[in-house]
Amino acid sequence: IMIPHIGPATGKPLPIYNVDIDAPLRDQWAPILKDFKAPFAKFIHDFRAILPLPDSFYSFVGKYAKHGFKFQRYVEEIEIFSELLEADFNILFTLNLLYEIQSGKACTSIVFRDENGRIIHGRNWDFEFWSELAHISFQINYHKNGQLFYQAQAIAGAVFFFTAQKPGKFAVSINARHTKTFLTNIYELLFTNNVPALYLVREFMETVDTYDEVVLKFKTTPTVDPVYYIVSGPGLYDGTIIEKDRDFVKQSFILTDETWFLVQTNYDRDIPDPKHDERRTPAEQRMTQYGQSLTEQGLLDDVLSIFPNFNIATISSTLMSTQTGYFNNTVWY
Ligand SMILES: CCCCCCCCCCCCCCCC(=O)NCCO
Repeated sequence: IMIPHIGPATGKPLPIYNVDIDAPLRDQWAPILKDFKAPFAKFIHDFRAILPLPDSFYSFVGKYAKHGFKFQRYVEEIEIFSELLEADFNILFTLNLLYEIQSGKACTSIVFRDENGRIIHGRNWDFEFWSELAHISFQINYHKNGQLFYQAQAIAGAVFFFTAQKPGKFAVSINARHTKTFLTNIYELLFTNNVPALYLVREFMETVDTYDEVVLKFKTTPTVDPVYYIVSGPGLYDGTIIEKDRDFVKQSFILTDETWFLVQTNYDRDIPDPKHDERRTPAEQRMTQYGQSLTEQGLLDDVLSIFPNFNIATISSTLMSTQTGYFNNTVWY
């Protein structure tokens, strides 16, 4: 059952950090992470109080990080985070796989074509530990050779992104998909070459240059976890929802002449949302009501900040438009 946001919903912009993507990693992160040391320590404290896992669990995961995890690039980066945030490496590494192991349900992503043919992409990020995560979130603008390369919403201490845009090229948001069990996720992580679903966003922001290519790559790259990738681009029909299983696409949906918007929450679209968590239908009704004259601000005010899509677990809202490069983050705690 969704609980509404408690108290006045006064959003503020996320802090923005500019980074040269070719600078050494420690130089990229040090000026950012120094601002998040105290709220990060509070997040770890609250996380451990609510989920009291034994130290032996974390040290097992830490050993796996150093000796079994296939993506050592990220292990090295998490070691730098651990040093800069003065946080335990084993816990940090475990948190970087939290989505792949388990997560709740409550996110909304919407992509639509406005009356001028421009694609607008919005998302609410909902997650457990909403207040703590809000205080360690920020926007990162990566620059390459002096030019804006891509932008993402980021969490201090996390190597992954789940909302990002490469201006003029494509944008993506991730919603959690729950056709998984704890044990199969662990199996996939340990014994396959599948990539953590969240890590692909960063990889493709860095290496892919077109909407069509990134849609194909999201569809065909095996992931540890099932996931919804919501992708938008600069062209008239550039909006796709990918309902992805680990090794194949269950279904995908695209913008067409008739379909001017797509809404994704945390359920597959061929079955109605469960009665206790109907979030897609109210958002679809509001999209139909407001129509293609909606702007980014209208999407935020009239759809994304209305219950149940806006709820107690909504940490932030992001609005993006690849064609114009619009990228705006509002944090709610
Ligand atoms: C070192 C800090 C790591 C913090 C871990 C926090 C994990 C955040 C994972 C983001 C998940 C991606 C978006 C999914 C949104 C969604 O569908 N939410 C439903 C889950 O409540």
